[in-house]
Amino acid sequence: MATHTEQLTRPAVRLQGLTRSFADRTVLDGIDLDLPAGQFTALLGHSGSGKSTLLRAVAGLDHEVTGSGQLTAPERVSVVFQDSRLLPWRRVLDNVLLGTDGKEAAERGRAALAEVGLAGRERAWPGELSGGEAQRAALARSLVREPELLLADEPFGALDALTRIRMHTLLRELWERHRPSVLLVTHDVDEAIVLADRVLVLERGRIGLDLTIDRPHPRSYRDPLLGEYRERLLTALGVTEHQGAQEDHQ
Ligand SMILES: Nc1ncnc2c1ncn2[C@@H]1O[C@H](COP(=O)(O)OP(=O)(O)OP(=O)(O)O)[C@@H](O)[C@H]1O
Repeated sequence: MATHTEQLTRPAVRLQGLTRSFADRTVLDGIDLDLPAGQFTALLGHSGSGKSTLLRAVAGLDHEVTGSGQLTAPERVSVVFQDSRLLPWRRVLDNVLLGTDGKEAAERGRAALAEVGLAGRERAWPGELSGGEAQRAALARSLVREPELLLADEPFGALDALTRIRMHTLLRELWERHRPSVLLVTHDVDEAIVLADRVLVLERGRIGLDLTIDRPHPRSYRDPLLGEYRERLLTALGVTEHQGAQEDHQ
């Protein structure tokens, strides 16, 4: 049975020899990793490499998984998924407030919606929101809990390219204001290097590459100095630029 030890002490996340298996397949194979408090980290890896498994372990959402090792995570953790997971029968503000109570929480909910650009949409139904707006509401719902750790599993994966770029700016701004530790799971190398200060590559159950992105924010996709990081990450993922370009045109 997976163990999940929560402590109030920092660094935000510590994994020691973390192993997770499904049947006879070991997905995470003795991972040692510290995520310092307040750091914005992205996690890349091939499909099936175990990114979501790792994120779920940190979130304490993997009770049915066989595992061992030590895991320390903060008390207040929020998770954002690829789909907003808003309850369709509750209005936007009520979704944001779910699991909180008190008048003060309602004020925080309104403030969080304003922060993500949804002021005035408190009484809208989730079905009336666009995909990007729904993800904004999901971010507001996570913010209202004032998380020490924000876990995000492909939160922009279903959005169009333009909305995605806007959401990148928003997420980074929210991070700068609130400074939670962030672990962002993504397939998108550019998303990782534009947003994160540290990028990890999960490979054969271990952290195959641990790269610090030493460029100031806000970062531009066009920054040629990011090219070097992109190259290293693509190489770690076993993708050449040529292959990537071919795939883009398929
Ligand atoms: N509940 C489960 N039961 C059995 N196998 C599982 C389960 N969840 C995940 N796996 C397997 O564990 C491996 C890692 O899955 P995981 O979802 O963590 O990968 P991922 O890197 O997040 O993939 P993707 O990028 O495609 O979302 C995969 O081979 C997957 O089939």
